[in-house]
Amino acid sequence: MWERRGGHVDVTEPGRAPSSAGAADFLARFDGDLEAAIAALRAAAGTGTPATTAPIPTPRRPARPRSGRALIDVTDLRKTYTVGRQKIQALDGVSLTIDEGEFVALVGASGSGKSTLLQLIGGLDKPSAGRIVVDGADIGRMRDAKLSTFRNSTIGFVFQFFYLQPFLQLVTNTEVPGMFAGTKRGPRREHALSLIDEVGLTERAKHRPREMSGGQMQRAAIARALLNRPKLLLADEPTGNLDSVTGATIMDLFEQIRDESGTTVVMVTHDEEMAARADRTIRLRDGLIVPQEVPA
Ligand SMILES: Nc1ncnc2c1ncn2[C@@H]1O[C@H](COP(=O)(O)OP(=O)(O)OP(=O)(O)O)[C@@H](O)[C@H]1O
Repeated sequence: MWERRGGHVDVTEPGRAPSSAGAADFLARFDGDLEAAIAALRAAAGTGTPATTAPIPTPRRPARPRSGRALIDVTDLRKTYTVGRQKIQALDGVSLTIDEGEFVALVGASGSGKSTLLQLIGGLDKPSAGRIVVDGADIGRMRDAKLSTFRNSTIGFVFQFFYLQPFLQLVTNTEVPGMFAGTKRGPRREHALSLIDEVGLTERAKHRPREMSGGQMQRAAIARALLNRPKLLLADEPTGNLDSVTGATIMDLFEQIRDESGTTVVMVTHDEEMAARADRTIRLRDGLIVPQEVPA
């Protein structure tokens, strides 16, 4: 009798291993990492006290192989903001590649340039110098009208504060990107309802945002971002105002989206626990990528 949630194991019968029928499933939860599974059982059973939520070491997951097909290719990207006479170098020569089907976390101290990088990758702002290629398109050089069409068809955005329309029901909120894309009403609604089902909100389809919790609103925002079947999902602090258990369910959803649709997910986060759920972490400092340690 156990359940793993948000990096914790809930054990109602301490010291008792899962049944053999459940053992394979139990191990699968640790991505086959036997050591981590044993450590979790020990941590839960070893104290002799009736364990409730015993912290477990983060399972060491084997790195997921990258697809090798770049969806995002950024070269020597620079962004300078000018405020009055002051120049702020937000990005100072960033180069990176993110593959199709990768789930990447962008981390770094406040002001290191994470949101700026995400906005440039999403074509929401123009670079001062450098190149950004997304799905084969050089978006830094695209004209606004073309860029807007490209964004709408290729990229879904998820932000910390959801940006749901307060006066619209969830199903209509989810349909909004399809309205901009000119999708017919019938198929649009059908698709919105299937996405709402995928994020577990079927019973809330007719509810307005104020009738939902923060986690539900974030799941709604993710359903909306997926409406136009984007190849790329960009998320800026998607768990920023959620508790850690609810935040973990959003990470589950991102993993599911990556696995089921091959969608690339790029997420900015301050939260190292959430970042650890990604396939790869890219760390920024002072507008530059911090070189990764190469494992010995
Ligand atoms: N529109 C803007 N005008 C002027 N300066 C800006 C603008 N946007 C960002 N900056 C500055 O650029 C730098 C990078 O900001 P950015 O928001 O990308 O950092 P961040 O790593 O996302 O920070 P945080 O984690 O606090 O959101 C900061 O010094 C910030 O003040």
